[in-house]
Amino acid sequence: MSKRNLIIVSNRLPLSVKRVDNAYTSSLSSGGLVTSLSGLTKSTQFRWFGWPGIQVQDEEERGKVLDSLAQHGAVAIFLDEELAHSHYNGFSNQILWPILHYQSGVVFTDKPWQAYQRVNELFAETIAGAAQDGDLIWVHDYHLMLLPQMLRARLKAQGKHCAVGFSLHTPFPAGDFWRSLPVRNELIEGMLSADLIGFHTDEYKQNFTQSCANILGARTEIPGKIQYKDRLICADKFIVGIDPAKFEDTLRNEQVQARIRELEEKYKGMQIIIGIDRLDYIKGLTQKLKGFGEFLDQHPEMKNKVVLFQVAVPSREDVKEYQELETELSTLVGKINGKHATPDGTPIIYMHRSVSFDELTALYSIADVCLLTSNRDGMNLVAFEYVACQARRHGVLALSEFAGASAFMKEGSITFNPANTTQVAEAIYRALTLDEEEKKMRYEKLSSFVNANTSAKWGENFINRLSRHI
Ligand SMILES: O=P(O)(O)OC[C@H]1O[C@H](O[C@H]2O[C@H](CO)[C@@H](O)[C@H](O)[C@H]2O)[C@H](O)[C@@H](O)[C@@H]1O
Ligand SMILES: O=c1ccn([C@@H]2O[C@H](COP(=O)(O)OP(=O)(O)O)[C@@H](O)[C@H]2O)c(=O)[nH]1
Repeated sequence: MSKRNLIIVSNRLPLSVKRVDNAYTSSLSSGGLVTSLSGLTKSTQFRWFGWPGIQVQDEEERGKVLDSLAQHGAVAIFLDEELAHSHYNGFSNQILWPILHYQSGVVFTDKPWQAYQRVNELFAETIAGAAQDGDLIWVHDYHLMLLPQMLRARLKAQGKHCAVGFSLHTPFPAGDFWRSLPVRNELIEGMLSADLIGFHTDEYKQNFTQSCANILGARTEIPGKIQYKDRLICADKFIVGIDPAKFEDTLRNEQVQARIRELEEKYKGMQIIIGIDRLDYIKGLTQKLKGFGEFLDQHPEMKNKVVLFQVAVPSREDVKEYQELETELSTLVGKINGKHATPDGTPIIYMHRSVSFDELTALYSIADVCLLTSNRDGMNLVAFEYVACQARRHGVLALSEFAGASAFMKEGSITFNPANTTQVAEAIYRALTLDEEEKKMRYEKLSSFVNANTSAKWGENFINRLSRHI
């Protein structure tokens, strides 16, 4: 497939651009969407459109940013600061994100909704202008639910026929939750202008299909198809994954091996639990810490024998709920460490920052258990990454039943309901005490799943299906 044929669109580009002195430098941004789409670059060529994450007014300066991104096949869609803030923080992350993740008490206001519509329009104008007849356009995630409709109208006016796909990376909630959103109709109508809509799990697909039937009166008798107005839209599950080879290659790196030896020496005789999460209330970090605290209370014999490494990657720091969560977590870590630390050790090593890819790979590799406690989570690629780094140790995945990943990884992992602190504590104990044979058996199931469902395969499947609509 040539570069001209496929256009990928996401709110945030995979590269965050920063101005350093008189030039612009780009670094990879965090999060699962970037991980999954970056894995695609090996097998497929595409142009990636999105917001560059910085404010640039001057035309000449904008040109420099465009030039620097063009080297990576990326195209910036510039947004004014206030508009970007209101679209990303105001509507996407303070209204839509909580509803998609079953949070109640969301307050809807008009200004962020207007910003959301405006940003979707700006994306539609740029992309319709850049697309050529016959292109495939693949739109990603909840920040751009109106884009398929706005794009289709503009492409039609320009006499271009392109296939438009949309992938949602979050859950799609059950009917009552979606119904509570005043602009529920507009958003699902926006998505329904795509030819193909992808979800992480069958549950999310079914929830969406039901909302289309109940709210818009769409016909949904044929499995995998939604008939709305005069169009037939395909909806399906596409299993997103990672690029396991990237982790295996990094593990072979001599510096990473040295770091692994160093950490293993330092924590000799202890078991390590790893947690890697964006600092987000959907990740259930409060429940994780409380569950770990209860586990320590119940198992004094494990004192100084187990350590939890928790990386909490800063995220959406302009949103009040995220700021409050940070304060709550720091306090909780202090309380648990205060109660259980001894001169010989501290049970929680809490890192409120991102870590380098090499360090992340080393941490995954030395951990006996990976503990993921999401209240809700579209997929959770950390679960996949941990498995990719555990061929030697056969570590145990302790996974919330509310992470999308548990729809596929239930058998090989230990699953639990994170709302119950005692269940979290019990899952930790079970994971730490599984015998080697059972660990190996479970690991093999997880490993075959992760290696069979790579990000490259996900992309190829979606693009193949989408190209049937051209
Ligand atoms: O861009 P941010 O606001 O910093 O957030 C990072 C990403 O978070 C969400 O990721 C989701 O996509 C993952 C890959 O499909 C999935 O595994 C995870 O469960 C989801 O939470 C969000 O949907 C992305 O758009 C963000 O970029
Ligand atoms: O310091 C870090 C730690 C983790 N990650 C990556 O962030 C992604 C998290 O994806 P996931 O699907 O688990 O959740 P999301 O953050 O997208 O909700 C994974 O690929 C991690 O490797 C990162 O970019 N920087």
